[in-house]
Amino acid sequence: MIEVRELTKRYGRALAVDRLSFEVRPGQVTGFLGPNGAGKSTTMRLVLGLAAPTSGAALVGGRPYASLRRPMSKVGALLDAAALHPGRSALNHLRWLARGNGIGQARVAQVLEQVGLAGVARRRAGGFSLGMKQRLGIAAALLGDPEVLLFDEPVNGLDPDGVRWIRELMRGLAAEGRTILLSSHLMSEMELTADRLIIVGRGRLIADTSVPELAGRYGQGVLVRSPRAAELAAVLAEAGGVVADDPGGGLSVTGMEVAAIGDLAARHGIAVHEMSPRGASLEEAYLRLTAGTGDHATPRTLTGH
Ligand SMILES: Nc1ncnc2c1ncn2[C@@H]1O[C@H](COP(=O)(O)OP(=O)(O)OP(=O)(O)O)[C@@H](O)[C@H]1O
Repeated sequence: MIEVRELTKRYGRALAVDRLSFEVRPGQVTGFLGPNGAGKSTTMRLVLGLAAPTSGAALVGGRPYASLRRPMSKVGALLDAAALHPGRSALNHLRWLARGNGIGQARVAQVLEQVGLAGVARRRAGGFSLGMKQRLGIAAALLGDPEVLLFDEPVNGLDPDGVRWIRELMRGLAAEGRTILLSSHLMSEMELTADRLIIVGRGRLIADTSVPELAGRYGQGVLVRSPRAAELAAVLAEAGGVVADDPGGGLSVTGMEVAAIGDLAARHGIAVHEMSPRGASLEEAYLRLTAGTGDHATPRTLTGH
């Protein structure tokens, strides 16, 4: 369990994290989402004791990270996969970490196997692809067999196979009862991986929700297709519906139920070829929630969709 309570971090005049409170529970993947500069990395660094909070607290299993005995056996983290000694082999990197943290050498072979690097363990990590570096960083996080794991943007720059591998690994770790906090600015990826979502913008909590709740809260009305769309649009607008042209063709109608739209069309003798009630995609819901909270650009450009 991770508990973040009224956590605040100020860098000079900049407020990176602003009275943020949330909990991350065991047995689930919790997605940590927000546009660039939202404060995700800073929050993770505060949880890991790599920076001190200006005020508030970040606790792991009820205690600050700094007071944990044998911290690698309680908490594992992947923050920056590139932070490696380039001349050292994957095997030596992990052996060195294990030795420094009182972890048996047999565990090194296990985690190398688990992340699929056993075959390249003696190669210099500096020559690894980004995907291999991510796997090595994940192996290091898993080394102490911790209950709590934090991953900062682990899918960044990975190919679809790598993305799928990470997704399955996260799901597997959560199924073992571990507490998983996974940051990303890709809602499309979180939709497939996360059970819960903590959404932040400008250091503040925007939403603490589940994937279905978020989708449900942002119903998008009804898609209507008709060969007499313009006439139907006028009729619906007259009756109080909000009608817009849908980018995919047809009409996007909000503020009216499917039955009411059908009845109106029938009363005016207008044929209807399709009526589909729609939930917003999670991506749309996310963009609406975080609109205007991005650091340098709008979230729409940041997500690349
Ligand atoms: N060491 C630091 N010194 C000064 N400002 C910092 C420092 N670390 C972070 N910040 C600022 O704090 C804010 C939050 O940054 P942070 O990296 O936590 O966001 P993020 O949500 O992880 O973003 P990204 O998705 O870009 O990684 C940003 O405005 C950033 O410039």
